[in-house]
Amino acid sequence: MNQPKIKRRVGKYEVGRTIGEGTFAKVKFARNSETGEPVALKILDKEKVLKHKMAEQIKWEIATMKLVKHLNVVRLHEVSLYCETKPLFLIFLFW
Ligand SMILES: Nc1ncnc2c1ncn2[C@@H]1O[C@H](COP(=O)(O)OP(=O)(O)OP(=O)(O)O)[C@@H](O)[C@H]1O
Repeated sequence: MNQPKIKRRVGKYEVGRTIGEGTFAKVKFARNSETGEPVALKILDKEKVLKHKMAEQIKWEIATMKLVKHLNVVRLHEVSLYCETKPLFLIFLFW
């Protein structure tokens, strides 16, 4: 009864409800269908990023997040392959 509603699938992730929104992204709850692990799927709004000339900063942030492993910093698991026509997905540990 309390299972989250699955609306779509991104690779191995079953995507559910929106859990937050930032300046350049929408964050959705998702679940790894292979392991059952809950994750936060961050969907970057590429048009907004390009409009505000933030592409380099976002790339730098992604590179930094890949390196950081700290108890107080949310862990970046995976980044979808960059493609001009598709949204960019970032998969984080669900906090
Ligand atoms: N890993 C996560 N687990 C759970 N909720 C998350 C996670 N990452 C983000 N969220 C939720 O999504 C919201 C938006 O996150 P996002 O990273 O896009 O923006 P932000 O960093 O909060 O804001 P801004 O981009 O404007 O500086 C957060 O405020 C939080 O509520």
